[in-house]
Amino acid sequence: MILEIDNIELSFDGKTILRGVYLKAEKGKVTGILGRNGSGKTSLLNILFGSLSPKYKSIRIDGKLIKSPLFQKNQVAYLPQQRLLTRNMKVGSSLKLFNVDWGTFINDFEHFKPFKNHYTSNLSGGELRLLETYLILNSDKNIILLDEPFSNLAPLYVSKIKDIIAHKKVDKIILLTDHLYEEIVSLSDDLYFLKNGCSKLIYNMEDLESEGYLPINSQQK
Ligand SMILES: Nc1ncnc2c1ncn2[C@@H]1O[C@H](COP(=O)(O)OP(=O)(O)OP(=O)(O)O)[C@@H](O)[C@H]1O
Repeated sequence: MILEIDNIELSFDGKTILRGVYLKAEKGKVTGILGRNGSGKTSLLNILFGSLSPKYKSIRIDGKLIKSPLFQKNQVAYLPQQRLLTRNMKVGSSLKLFNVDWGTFINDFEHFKPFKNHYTSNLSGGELRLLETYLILNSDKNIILLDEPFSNLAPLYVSKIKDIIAHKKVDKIILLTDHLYEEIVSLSDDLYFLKNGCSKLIYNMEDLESEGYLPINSQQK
């Protein structure tokens, strides 16, 4: 399965945000997106999901043009940058909603054990992000979009989520962005950089320096 997007034209208030993006994401691979603040990463994921309609866009799955929003096709799970779960939902109920087994979750993340009957509003920012990312990754959808899955996560949990992503990619398309760029670089099979509304494939840290994303010589420090 191959997901492609191009021919996008997105503007807000007369300012062009995206105009020359080409991105290809394949099953069996993790596709990373990096870019400075405001470069259009979230907008691109929203366009893919179907919750944002640009002036033009072309989204194809296995070469076939997709005209209706992807979320209507029931094929895609999206972790948005903002909160996913409502505040008055209990942790255990959120797992049930996503058909995720409590025992398996606790096996991976033991410290959630006492939280089964807690409201998600009582979780810390990192705990909530971890739970939401876990649920999206374990959904039965074959396209997974993750906007900043690592925000607020402690290093051990970043590492565990990376392991889950690497495991899940076998039969899913996984597209993600985060400002923990080293994690994105190490996790991604294909990596795109957004700048001036366009996308570019990135092959190494030096490319990120020359694009002005990283300070020059950042890798020697
Ligand atoms: N609904 C909107 N109305 C007006 N401008 C918007 C809207 N949504 C996004 N923008 C602008 O579009 C640009 C791209 O925003 P977007 O959230 O896609 O960037 P991003 O790369 O995800 O940024 P960050 O890394 O800071 O999360 C920004 O300049 C933002 O202010």
